[in-house]
Amino acid sequence: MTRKILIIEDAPTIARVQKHIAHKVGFEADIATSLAEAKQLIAENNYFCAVVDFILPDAPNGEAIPCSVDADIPTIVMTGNLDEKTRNTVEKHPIIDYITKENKQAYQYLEKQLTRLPRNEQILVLVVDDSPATRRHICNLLARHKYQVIEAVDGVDALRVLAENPSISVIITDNEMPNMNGDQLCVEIRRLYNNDEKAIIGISAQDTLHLSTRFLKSGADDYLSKPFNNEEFYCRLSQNVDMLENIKTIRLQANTDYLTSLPNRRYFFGEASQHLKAAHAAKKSVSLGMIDIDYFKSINDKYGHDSGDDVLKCLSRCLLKYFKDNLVGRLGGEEFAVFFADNDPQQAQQRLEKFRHFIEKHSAEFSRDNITFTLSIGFHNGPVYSIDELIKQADLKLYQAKETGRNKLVS
Ligand SMILES: Nc1nc2c(ncn2[C@@H]2O[C@H](COP(=O)(O)OP(=O)(O)OP(=O)(O)O)[C@@H](O)[C@H]2O)c(=O)[nH]1
Repeated sequence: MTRKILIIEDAPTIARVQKHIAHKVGFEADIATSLAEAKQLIAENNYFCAVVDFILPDAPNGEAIPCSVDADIPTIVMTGNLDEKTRNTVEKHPIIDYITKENKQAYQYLEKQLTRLPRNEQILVLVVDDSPATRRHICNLLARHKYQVIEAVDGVDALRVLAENPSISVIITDNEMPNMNGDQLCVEIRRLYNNDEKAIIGISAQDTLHLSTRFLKSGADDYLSKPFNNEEFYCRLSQNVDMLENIKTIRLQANTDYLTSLPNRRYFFGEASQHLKAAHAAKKSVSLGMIDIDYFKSINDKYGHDSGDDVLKCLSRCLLKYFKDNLVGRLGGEEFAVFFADNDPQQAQQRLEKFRHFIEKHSAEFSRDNITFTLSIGFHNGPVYSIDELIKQADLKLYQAKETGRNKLVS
């Protein structure tokens, strides 16, 4: 079900722009043009978030803010100006953020915030502090922005929680704690996890000399002095989360074939090598199927390159579906591979043969031009020492399949 946000705004043009932004990032949106209307909509609906105008005809001094905040709706306030009095009023409420409506950037910022909120729900943050009051305060700040939160009382406890919860991606840690302080915790975390897996933000009392550099040199990514300003806390946190996500995106792009979205050759080799090492240690053999489309050049020649691309995409989807428990990759051109880490060569071979039959019968049903094609497969099983060797052996069989008539599996 699409989530809904509530826009409380009396200026129709601004409300329209905000609604457009909401739709763009995947929300439905209701518009209330007054506080009275907002109250009614809140009573009748569940809202994921609210964007509230500071000045409304029946709420000239930010009176609409508590209306959404008290209903536990994460609230972003939009203001025409941000003088001292307005800022003081706005900051009294536990809102997510406030944005001045002065320029185009304000709406880009709103879009960024609305995009972040659902993303934050997937992010698990570990808060490490021996003071229950500070932990509660930080956890409340995080919960307001919809982060998932988990707590630890000192460095030793944090390492245990980290081991039990591998999905933690950000650690916010105090320094002065019994058993293991924040600085030592950073060193331990960096011994186990890289900066591109988990971000650490150190927090400590403002008057502690050189602590920020000590934290950073021990492996923290960022540092905040207590007492900190909520806005700065959120800015630093989201910058660190953005950094982790950017690294994840870059890594995914580097490992994925741009056309078919299958793992590319590089990723396939890396993963298969890992499996191969494990199989070798367990004295097990592995299997590999090299799959090649027959006469693919003539498909390109007859239907055009775009249709050829479409066939490659369709075959990739079928491979992913058919071999969802195995490592599948596009090794290049019209050549694909399936790696079987399990120790049952007969079953692996049968599954490949079944797949070849399936494509022979149904290939025309997948592509937009209903193109018929067949596959040649080279299969190898054995105690090989490297993935190159495994591919070389399977390639030799594939060559035999091509040489002896195509549309067949040779093992
Ligand atoms: N559309 C499309 N074609 C590609 C892509 N990558 C490689 N090709 C084409 O795939 C064709 C492969 O041709 P060949 O190596 O002669 O193989 P074939 O025609 O399939 O013949 P056999 O393998 O011997 O059955 C070439 O024409 C390449 O240009 C791609 O990403 N998209």
